[in-house]
Amino acid sequence: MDIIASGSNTIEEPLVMAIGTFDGIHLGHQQLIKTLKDKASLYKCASAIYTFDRHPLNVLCPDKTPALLMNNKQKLSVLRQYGIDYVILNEFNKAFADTPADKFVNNILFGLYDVKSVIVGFDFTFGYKGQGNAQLLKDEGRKRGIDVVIVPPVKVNGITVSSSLIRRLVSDGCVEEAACYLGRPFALLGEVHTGHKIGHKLGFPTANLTPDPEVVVPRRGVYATEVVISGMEGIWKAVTNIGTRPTFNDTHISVETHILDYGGWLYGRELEIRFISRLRDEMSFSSPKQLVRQIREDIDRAREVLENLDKASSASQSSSESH
Ligand SMILES: Cc1cc2nc3c(=O)[nH]c(=O)nc-3n(C[C@H](O)[C@H](O)[C@H](O)COP(=O)(O)O)c2cc1C
Ligand SMILES: Nc1ncnc2c1ncn2[C@@H]1O[C@H](COP(=O)(O)OP(=O)(O)OP(=O)(O)O)[C@@H](O)[C@H]1O
Repeated sequence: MDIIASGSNTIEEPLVMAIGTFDGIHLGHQQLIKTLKDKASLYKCASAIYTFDRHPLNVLCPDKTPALLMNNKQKLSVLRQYGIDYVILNEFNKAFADTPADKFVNNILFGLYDVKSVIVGFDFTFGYKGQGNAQLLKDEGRKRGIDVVIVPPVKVNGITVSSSLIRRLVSDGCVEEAACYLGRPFALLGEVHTGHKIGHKLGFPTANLTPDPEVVVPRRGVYATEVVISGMEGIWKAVTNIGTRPTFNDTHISVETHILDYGGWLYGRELEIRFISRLRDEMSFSSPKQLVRQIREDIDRAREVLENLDKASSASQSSSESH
């Protein structure tokens, strides 16, 4: 997958292109990507995602910039897994935000690139003050013989999937529901750094992460999680506490994970923590002994939740293989 900075086009081959912010790459975005790949094979050309280097609200209304579902590194890694050929990471600055809709279509989209087909969602808007919409793009495409596809709303239980809905769910701690719209668990990525080394003394060492400040952090509490460790095979079962550790009178928020059945060294490694299920609120205990008793219970519950998930996924795998 090639990543192209904005401004000039260095892509010489014809393209099929999908446009949007794509924060989270949720089920709606995945439908656009599926349509993009189908069209790329129909027209026998490369697939491209036209997206932005930052969330548009960063420039349009900085006070309203949301905490994102993923940073650019995670977004590019997921797009790579989908087999996208090019990601055009356009610099979203004031001049770009002021581009009139017709100029975006004529000078940028159809001017810079040799596009055979463009895929957008039902609510796609573009250009200065969002004056252009999907229908305008379709009409402009028709004039030039360019196939513009408008993907209808993707819904789950009657609710339209959107990044803003999923961000709210994650920050409220509703990680199971968030996963229904994302099509996979919400995940935080970060490097392990040293904590206060209390975990070892309690008998439950934890890997502490500093999450990217741009990314939404689930509500304070304890979660059953799955962990991918950089440079190591497999997915590890774990419990993650997000909070301020009131038992030890700490005040800063930390994300700390105790990986079950793991005794190795983790400092400096990168972890991906996938949030599967919320177990409880963070609490203040009157003694470390009481906290240890609670952590043992958390581990038992996490193991049960995660083993049930494994069983459910192998049952669905074997039923799909038998069909
Ligand atoms: C599963 C789990 C649940 C936890 N729950 C709480 C809690 O409810 N209240 C609290 O004060 N600390 C809680 N902690 C945090 C411990 O206090 C923490 O692991 C300890 O302070 C170790 O910190 P360190 O990694 O900086 O050494 C929890 C930790 C884990 C792993
Ligand atoms: N549920 C959906 N069904 C179909 N298309 C969608 C859906 N959600 C987003 N899209 C389309 O995917 C592209 C990228 O969406 P984008 O990330 O810009 O918006 P979004 O997911 O609706 O986020 P937000 O909630 O922040 O507005 C756009 O063309 C958009 O119209």
